[in-house]
Amino acid sequence: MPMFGDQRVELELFEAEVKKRKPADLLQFSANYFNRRLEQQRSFARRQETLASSKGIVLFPAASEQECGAAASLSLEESESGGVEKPDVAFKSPFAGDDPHSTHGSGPAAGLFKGNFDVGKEPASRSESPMCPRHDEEPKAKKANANFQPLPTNFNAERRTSVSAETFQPSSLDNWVPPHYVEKNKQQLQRLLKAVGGSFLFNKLDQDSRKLVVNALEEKKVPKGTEVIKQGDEGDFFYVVEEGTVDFYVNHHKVNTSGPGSSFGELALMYNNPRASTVIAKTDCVLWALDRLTFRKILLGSSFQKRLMYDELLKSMPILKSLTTYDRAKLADALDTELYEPGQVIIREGDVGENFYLIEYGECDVSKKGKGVINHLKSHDYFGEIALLKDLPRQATVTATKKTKVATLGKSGFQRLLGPAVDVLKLNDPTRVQESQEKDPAHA
Ligand SMILES: Nc1ncnc2c1ncn2[C@@H]1O[C@@H]2COP(=O)(O)O[C@H]2[C@H]1O
Ligand SMILES: Nc1ncnc2c1ncn2[C@@H]1O[C@@H]2COP(=O)(O)O[C@H]2[C@H]1O
Repeated sequence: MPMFGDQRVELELFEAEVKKRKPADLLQFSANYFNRRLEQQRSFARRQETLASSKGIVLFPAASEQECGAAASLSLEESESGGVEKPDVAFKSPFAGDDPHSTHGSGPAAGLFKGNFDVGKEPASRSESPMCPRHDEEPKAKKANANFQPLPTNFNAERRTSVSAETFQPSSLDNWVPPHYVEKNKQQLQRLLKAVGGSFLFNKLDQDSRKLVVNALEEKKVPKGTEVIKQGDEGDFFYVVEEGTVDFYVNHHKVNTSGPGSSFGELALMYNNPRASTVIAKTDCVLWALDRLTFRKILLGSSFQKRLMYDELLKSMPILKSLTTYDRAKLADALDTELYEPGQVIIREGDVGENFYLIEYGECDVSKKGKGVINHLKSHDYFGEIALLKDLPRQATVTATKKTKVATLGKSGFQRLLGPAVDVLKLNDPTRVQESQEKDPAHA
């Protein structure tokens, strides 16, 4: 059976946790782990329900406090630095008190397995049931909620609809809670917003996604010299730098350095590739780590949307074959899209050149005054490089002959981001070929 993306990521996350914790009793650990995830998810859903009901909408009609019993006896979950998650939950993990790995400190640890899953046995009271409501009680529950209104199909609880959320199927985020969700205290929030609030990571997020991401970030204080990421390893976390500087090494050669406000560790999570570089703290650092699942669920579809969008195009362009995944990702960040109708001029001969163009789909004619059409371009071809390479006016006019979609790269990006591809562009310069043909028509 094919697995959905969410299921795969959830299982990968679990696998990573098993590798990290190396539990002696795998079954007990698994039961505890998934019950804690379920508990978190129910807690989050409950908060959404409160908000929905304030708008007159009943989200989970059968799971009212009365029906489920007052199971909100969860211990408070304290964050490392004092943040507190509120126990507003109608679901309690049957293992919460017994879990040797649990962060919940309350409950008597009586016996190895003290779940409420006694098959065929009615729980003493419904508040003890791990799942509430039970399916066989649904009709009664509906009756109890006479004012139940069906939800609008696009109702998204706390979530505001925004363009970025829509493109990432908002329903897939409903009731979802990050695995390391810990509400930040005021001081942490202020620090985080100062460090990363203005960065591209957060600019594209709606208010609710931003809140989820902020509360999913875990603070990591890293001493100078620490290897934060090792090239070739599997990706687990994405990092944002609050303080300090990190160095990047590819095959032991230093390739990059970055400081406060920057981020790293996204490539392995985006492309399911091994880590592309080793990252070492050059100074003592304060980093914020975001788990793989939250990264993929929220940031990938918004902040890194361009990379997804241009990935296929860039991978299939012959002139970009020499670029690494990292180079391609940086290039994608700098691209924009333009759409042209048949007959529209994209570039006019003699104009100043500002952009380089990659044809995503469509076809174009290249023409020159006094010569007419001298070339024809189609999808995955490029144009506009000569003015930028040679600092000359546009050498020809480029006109769309079919509906054409192009990705454009500005002058500064062209010089910074094309790397070794620039040499290929120089080699392929059509004016050079033309000039040599004009000088020696025998080679035409
Ligand atoms: N030149 C570079 N090549 C590869 N990775 C780099 C480079 N500079 C910075 N990085 C970052 O280093 C990270 C290592 O882990 P990832 O491959 O997940 O993501 C990588 C990038 O975010
Ligand atoms: N034979 C050609 N002569 C000039 N430009 C060409 C030719 N064939 C394709 N072109 C493209 O047309 C573009 C017009 O703008 P540029 O001069 O910046 O870059 C040019 C090339 O990318």
